[in-house]
Amino acid sequence: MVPAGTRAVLGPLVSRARLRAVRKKEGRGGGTFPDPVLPSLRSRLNPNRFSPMVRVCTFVPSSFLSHCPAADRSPMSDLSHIRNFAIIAHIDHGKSTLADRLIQLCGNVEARDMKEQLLDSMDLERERGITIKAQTVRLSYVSPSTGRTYQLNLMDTPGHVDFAYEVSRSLAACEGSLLVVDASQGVEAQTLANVYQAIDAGHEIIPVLNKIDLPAAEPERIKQQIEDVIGLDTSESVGISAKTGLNVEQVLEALVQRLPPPKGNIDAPPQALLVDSWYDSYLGVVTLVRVREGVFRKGMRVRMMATGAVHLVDKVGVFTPKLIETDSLSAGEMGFIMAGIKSVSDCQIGDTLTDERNPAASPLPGFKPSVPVVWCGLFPVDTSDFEVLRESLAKLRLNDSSFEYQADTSAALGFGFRCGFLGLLHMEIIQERLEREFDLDLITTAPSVVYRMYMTDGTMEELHNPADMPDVVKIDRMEEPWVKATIMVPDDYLGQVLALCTERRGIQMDLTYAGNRAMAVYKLPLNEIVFDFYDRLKSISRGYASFDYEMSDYQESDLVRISILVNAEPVDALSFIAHRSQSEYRGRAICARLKDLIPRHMFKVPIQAAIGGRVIARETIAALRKDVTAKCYGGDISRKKKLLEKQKAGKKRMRQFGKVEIPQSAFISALRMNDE
Ligand SMILES: Nc1nc2c(ncn2[C@@H]2O[C@H](COP(=O)(O)OP(=O)(O)OP(=O)(O)O)[C@@H](O)[C@H]2O)c(=O)[nH]1
Repeated sequence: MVPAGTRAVLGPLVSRARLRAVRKKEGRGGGTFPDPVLPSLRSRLNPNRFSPMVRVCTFVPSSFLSHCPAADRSPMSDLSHIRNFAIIAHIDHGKSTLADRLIQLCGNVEARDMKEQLLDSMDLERERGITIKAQTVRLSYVSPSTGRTYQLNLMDTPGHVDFAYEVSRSLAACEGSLLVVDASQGVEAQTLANVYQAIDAGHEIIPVLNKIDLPAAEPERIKQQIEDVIGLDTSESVGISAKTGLNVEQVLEALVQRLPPPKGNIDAPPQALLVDSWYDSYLGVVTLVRVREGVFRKGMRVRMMATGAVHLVDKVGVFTPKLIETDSLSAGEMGFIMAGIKSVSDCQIGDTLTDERNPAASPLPGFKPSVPVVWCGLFPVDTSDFEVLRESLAKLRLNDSSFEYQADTSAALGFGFRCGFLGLLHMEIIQERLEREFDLDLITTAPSVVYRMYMTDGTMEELHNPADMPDVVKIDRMEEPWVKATIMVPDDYLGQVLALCTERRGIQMDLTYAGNRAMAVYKLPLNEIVFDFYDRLKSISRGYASFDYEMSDYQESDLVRISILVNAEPVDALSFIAHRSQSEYRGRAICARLKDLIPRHMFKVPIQAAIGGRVIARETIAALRKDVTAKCYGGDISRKKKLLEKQKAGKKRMRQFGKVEIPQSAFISALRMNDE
């Protein structure tokens, strides 16, 4: 049943489709899922909506017209020809492939230039087959039903839980969303998480069932599931195959028929939301904006309302996906502004751009700042690269404001930075981007979450780095962060999944079913998720479980620091904090992983995990052995024994003085959560 009062709270904030579905569900007496779903919807609803509709006219830039069909060249007096939309979905449900087809259908890319996942332009994205950065493309679409030409601004968004922040920003720049659901897999954890965000942003949502070409596709069953689980009306959903192109033109028609046009006044003082920005070594800082009011032109002086910085606009334009310069960007449109910005600190994502001479009265509501939850140390292999690393981090942060960094030093690794990320995949991506795009060699220390230490002198300190943990006698109590996790899994694997959550100190909050799929809501310590939870979840459910989480609160916990000793030497960069009940298991697991990661030496290398002076786990890497008896043909056994004894004594000496080389990959792999 829908909880009493839900409708009043959802009120006008929820899209029409959502309300239709809620009403329909109330009439039917409700399904099994809406109960947990609707209260969480309520807590996510955001009262910041778009400004009221005003009569507007738009300016069609001449240089863009030259590459648009002729029908586009008629003067427009309102914004009813513009549609701004995002494509949202669970990871791998086909967002980027659908974006490719839409781009192709609108004729933006010549057949010979077409390649798969066109918008995943970063090498890393193509190699890993995932979207990391949200991308924007302007399409020109002539509707066969009305004969009218529409300007479609498409945003492709990432699906992985670590990049939810990218999704929320993209959604703030649009009025509608295409919700892509794989017709063979159905609703997954990130489908839910993303659809909540779209509803928060006040979006009209069009459900799209993808991959109907697959023999395992069950579009009718999945439609029912979308209605039961999300509460969206699917009577007007579109069934497509993004891969073969089947029915994709129906998506374009649905976009122009069902999504609302943007609102804005072309005569009002210019006001634009800074959605994204990145550093281009040829062009400098490029900012991606969504213009809310007025017009931005080349030669104008723009002010960033939060930082107060003023810049002269060099270029404005759009991506098609090629970068095309235009004369202006006006209310309702999306595009880029380049303004010779040199200092990366002048560009804050979520800031409002306005005209210096005719400024807007107030800034637009920005974005909720993202909070990094996983921290690790980044150190240059070559200590003279420290300054280069500092500059590179500043440039990269311009492109990804969701990570943080501060200077740090380590006895073993020298000068470096302590960096905060949204998750382990995010951490790996940033590390790889630093190495590839800025040509740096880095050492990454074991990731850790942020603990709170309440000291005996009454103060509270945050602990970002396990190596900084003070003497236990100075600490009165410690708290660790907890998350609320939503896991969706087929019935058959539910038992193992529940056992895993219990093993990781999880507290069950809810368990509901839709058909043969269960949705379990758990409270879990973040520390337990960072450590291989996702890997285990995927393996025990044969890849069928999906998982999403959000931060919940801090709770008191019995925590200990575990030190790792390699060849009897403590390696600070590998120490970590764990709950006492998990310390042995975690210590053993890390020693076992390190055993595989550290290459064999000429001598035996013991790897130990210890709490204070007490060793809790040990593994030994066997020594490489030269066959010293090779030259003894047959002969006397005592001669062979003598040679072996001599070798043993030599190795003992070597072990005492030998240094163990720990490869860089060992630092990150030792605590890695997943390989995706
Ligand atoms: N059979 C079939 N495969 C498809 C279809 N659409 C996408 N795929 C495949 O599904 C996989 C994932 O597609 P992507 O477009 O990369 O998915 P995505 O949602 O953008 O993934 P992320 O960006 O990582 O979140 C690719 O191997 C595609 O070729 C379809 O309609 N039919």
